Amino acid sequence: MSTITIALPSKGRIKEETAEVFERAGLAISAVGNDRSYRGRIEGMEGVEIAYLSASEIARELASGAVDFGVTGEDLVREGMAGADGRVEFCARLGFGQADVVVAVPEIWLDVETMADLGDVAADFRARHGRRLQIATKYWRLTQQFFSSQHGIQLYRIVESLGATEGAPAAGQADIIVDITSTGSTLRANHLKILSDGVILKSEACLVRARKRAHEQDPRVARIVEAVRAAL
Ligand SMILES: Nc1ncnc2c1ncn2[C@@H]1O[C@H](COP(=O)(O)OP(=O)(O)OP(=O)(O)O)[C@@H](O)[C@H]1O
Ligand SMILES: O=P(O)(O)OC[C@H]1O[C@H](OP(=O)(O)OP(=O)(O)O)[C@H](O)[C@@H]1O
Repeated sequence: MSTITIALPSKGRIKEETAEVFERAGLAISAVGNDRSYRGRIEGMEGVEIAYLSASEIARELASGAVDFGVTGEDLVREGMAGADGRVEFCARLGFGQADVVVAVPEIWLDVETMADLGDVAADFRARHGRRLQIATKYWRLTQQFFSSQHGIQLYRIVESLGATEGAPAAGQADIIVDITSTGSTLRANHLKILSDGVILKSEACLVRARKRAHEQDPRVARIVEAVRAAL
């Protein structure tokens, strides 16, 4: 039987709680080699390997099928691949790492409260300002799906933003943003408000499995899923 690889966060905000879930699940992880190793194994389970990677790398490795399982944010998984539900299974929602991917506009846009209002703004934008409405985000795929497919808004331009996205409108780099928020304080500090129907995704950390034919008959796969679910 081939090795089953589980990718877990090596750093960042979901690292510690992921380790706690695995411990409660009775899946005790020991480092392979020294303490600083990025590989581990599960005690008492043969042929299962732990790979420590960052949250966004885990989403990428799930997309390519290079790992069998991963713990990472739903937002990163859905942003990283089209048709995610056909390619991976969200086996368990782990109850931490909660954050919403949202559409936020300047607070001073008083008559823009909904996506329909924003659609009207986008339609008039070129006539008024001589260019398209600009959206700063690192969530290209989620933004396009939400604006174009779900809301039929086609007149906009995405401006790539890899950090400090909330500052983009004030800096004149974009008009509005799509970004992740948990407490909302960064949005408030930047005088941005979430549209009433502008929550694109309510994300949290999940145990995710890359769908592979070989998993169907593999008792290790079933055991890992059962153990994690039982620990929640
Ligand atoms: N306030 C928040 N800001 C950003 N991400 C958050 C927040 N709260 C929860 N998350 C979630 O945490 C996950 C990313 O975790 P984190 O930012 O710790 O990763 P990271 O180690 O920085 O990863 P990478 O370096 O790969 O980006 C995302 O799925 C995101 O939805
Ligand atoms: O709603 P809030 O609680 O204010 O959190 C939201 C902020 O937190 C995250 O940034 P962070 O500084 O963590 O950096 P990162 O995106 O690089 O992880 C995110 O990108 C937002 O900017």
